This record gives sequence, C-alpha cells and structure tokens, in this order.
Amino acid sequence: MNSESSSSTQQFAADQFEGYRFYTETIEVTHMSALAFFEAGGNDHAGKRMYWKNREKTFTLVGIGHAHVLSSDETAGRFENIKNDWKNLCRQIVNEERSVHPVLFGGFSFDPFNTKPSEWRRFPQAYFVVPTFQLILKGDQAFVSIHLITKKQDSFNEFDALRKERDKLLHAAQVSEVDKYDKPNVIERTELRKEEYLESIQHVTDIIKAKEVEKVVIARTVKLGFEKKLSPTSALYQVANEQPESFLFGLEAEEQFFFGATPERLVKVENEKALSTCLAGSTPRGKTIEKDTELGETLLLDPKNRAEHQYVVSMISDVFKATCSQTIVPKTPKLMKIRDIQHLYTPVEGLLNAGSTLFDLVELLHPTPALGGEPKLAALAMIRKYEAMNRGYYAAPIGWIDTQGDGEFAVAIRSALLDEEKAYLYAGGGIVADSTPESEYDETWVKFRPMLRALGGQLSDES
Ligand SMILES: C=C(O[C@H]1C=CC=C(C(=O)O)[C@@H]1O)C(=O)O
Ligand SMILES: [Mg+2]
Repeated sequence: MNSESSSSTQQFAADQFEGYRFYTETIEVTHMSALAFFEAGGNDHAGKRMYWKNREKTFTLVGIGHAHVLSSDETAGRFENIKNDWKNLCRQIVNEERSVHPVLFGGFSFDPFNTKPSEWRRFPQAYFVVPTFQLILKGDQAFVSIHLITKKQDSFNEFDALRKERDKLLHAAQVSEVDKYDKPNVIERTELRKEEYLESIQHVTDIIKAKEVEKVVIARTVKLGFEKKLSPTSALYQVANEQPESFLFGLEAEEQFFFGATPERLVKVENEKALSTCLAGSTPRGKTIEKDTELGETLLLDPKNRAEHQYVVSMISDVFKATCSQTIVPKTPKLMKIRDIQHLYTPVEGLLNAGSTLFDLVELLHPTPALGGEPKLAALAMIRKYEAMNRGYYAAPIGWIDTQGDGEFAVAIRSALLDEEKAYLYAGGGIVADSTPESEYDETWVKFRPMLRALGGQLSDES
C-alpha cells in the first residue's frame, strides 16, 4: 500500500530526487507504549521497522514501513552519499510541520573494506530509512507522522489510505497490552573462533610493543541458538528491561534484526550544539558498595585503562577543534557506572561551525579509538588483518537525523544480530602495550553480560 522507493546511491546523479514530492502529516496522539506500536507494525511491515530511545529516556522514535530507503554499498564515499541524498530529499518536502520533523534512521557498517564473509547478509554498507509511519515520544507528548515520498502527481488516494492504516496501527498499539515476553530458551552457546581471538590479541600486543601502532580494539563473537525463532519485539523488551541506563536501538533488515543497549554516544547535534562521549577503559561492578568504590577508584588511576581512554579523548578533541568553536574537554575522566560495568568517561562539547553537519562529525569520528585504534587507518588495517570476524554493524554508528540537521548517533556496541532462531553477540576491548589475552578475554565477558542476560544465554553461575 505504501509506495516504497529505493535508491542505490551509486546509480543516481545529484538531482535524483527531482520530480519527487515528500508529503508529511503529523498528529498528536495519547501517549502509548513505543514497544506496542513497534509490535503492531509487525503485522504488515515486518522486516521494515526501527526503534530508538536515548540514554536520558527523553526521546523515543519508532519507525514502521519504508517511505524511502537510502542505501549504499560503496566503500569510500558512503557517508557523503547518504548526507547528500538526505539533503536532496529534504528539498522535496511539500509541507514541513512544526511539532516534529521527519527523521532518517539507520546506520553504517564498521568497515566496508573488510571482505571476510559474515552473517550480515541483509545489511548494506550504509542503510537508512525514512519510515512511512513515525512515532515520536518527547516528554509526555506523542506524535505520529505519515511520510509519503512519490513521483506521482495525484497521490491523494494513496495518502488517504495511509491515514486509514495509521489509525489501524494506533488502535492496535493502544488497545493491546504488550505481552510479558518470557526469556527465550537457549539451546546453544558457542564462542566463535576463540583461539584465533586470543592469538590475535597476543599478535597485536606484540605489534604495539614494537611501536608500529599505539592502540587497536579487538573483538569476538558469541553465538546463541534458541529453541524457536525470537521476535524483534521480545528481544527489545528483554534488553529494555535489563539496561535502563543505555541507548536502546533496533534496526530490521528483512528477517535480520540488529539491536542493542549501548552506553556510548558517538555524537549528538541539537541547535548547533554538538556533544560526544569518550568512553574507554573498563572494570566490573563490585558486589558491595565498598568493593564497587574500590574498583572504580582503581580504574580511575590505572595506567593501562587511562592510556586506552586518553587516545579517545585526544582524537575526539581534535575532531571537535576542527569542526566546532567553544570546545570543552574536561581534563580528567569521570566514572560511568552502568549495571554490569564501570567505564572511564569524558564528555566533549562544542558549537558546530557553519558548514559542518552531523554527518560530517559522524564520518570524522568513526571509528574513535574506543572501537578502532590509534592511528586510525593503521588500526583499521590491523583489525582487518588479525581480527577473526567481520563486524558488520557492530561498533559502528547507528542513529537518526531530522530535516533540520539535528539528531544523534550512538556507537553500536553491547549489541547483537538476531537472525531468526540464532543470535550473534559482539564484544571487544582496547588493546594497548600492557594488555594480556586473558584479561581482555575476561573483560569481553563483562561486556557480553547485558545481552546474555537479556537473551537468556548466561550460565547458571553467572549473575
Ligand atoms: C569494544 C567495546 O567497548 C569499548 C567501549 C568502552 C570500553 C572499552 C574498553 O575498555 O576496552 C572499549 O573500548 C565493546 O563493548 O564491545
Ligand atoms: Mg578495555
């Protein structure tokens, strides 16, 4: 019913949207469960849904259906492609609303130059969607928008059909209780390529000691198998319950669903103000307050973790100095304590220079040394060579931008790819000169814990 149009950015010239019209209509509705709206969208739009909740829980976005897809399988140039396509598409808006603005939601792969085979069969190198139906919860207000992007001259009937569908969706979301989903039954838990992971850390540490690079982040995969297919709504439900203090995100690409609960903001832009987060350096939570405080204090003073963290602060500060004025970077990190883990944390802020955009910052920042390394290109080459996996969208930017250029991207860690009755969980850590394979391996278990707990894959002796 909704007109889906899709553009591979390689095939079109800059004026590819000439002749298109981008219609929007927004209504304010009674507050509802975002998850119930997401679930209701599964009846007719399974495989075409998205979900986002910010860390502060002040902004929730649910997208249902594809009014338009911007995707790119290019290697270099994918950021620029999506940025330009969005700018051009925004020019076709017929009637901008004042209450909320249309949103483009999606993400990029971690490294398009990584050619290892992977489980990410449905995800192109960049995948962004303008949803047909957009729910935004802001404070105690709820707005539902319809988006129609079409070349047809007469789209009155089509738009009217979308209004009927919106009302059906709203009704379904408002009257249905969100099921209290049970934890799935895990029948398999496998650490994929564990030996190769441990060897890669040894290798990379040796290379760092030889001063060829300074820091490289190395990750690994744990695979879960479920008794039966797990629905994206139930996966989001579990993770939302387990990780209240993180960004929540979910992106469907046909039968695959990438989701997670990440504490790490890549960058947010609101009215020209840019914010980023340096997050690197980790230790577990303590069972008692005393132990927890002791672990936190030790982390704050630990040279290995402070080194991991400082690379991130330097890199993000440099990007902000190049793109912003009035940059503020605190001199020393604080602790970010979340349910399973404590991190070193430094917020960075600035005022965007004229001519710099959110997409520019995403491109310049990705990957920060919290997920790539230092120097950036040499670290990426090491990851390609030594890491025994293809990250897909793990550790990459995921988020949204609106027609005004405001938006927010998180770093997609503490995440998993749900693939029907299987899930692939990802976690890594920053390798510096004094890293050891054993301690990095242990650190990944702490980082896997939220997703393992959410999906029911933890062993009985784990909390
Ligand atoms: C690579 C991950 O975490 C990064 C973010 C925070 C702390 C990190 C660390 O201490 O190693 C990592 O750089 C992950 O969660 O998979
Ligand atoms: Mg670490």
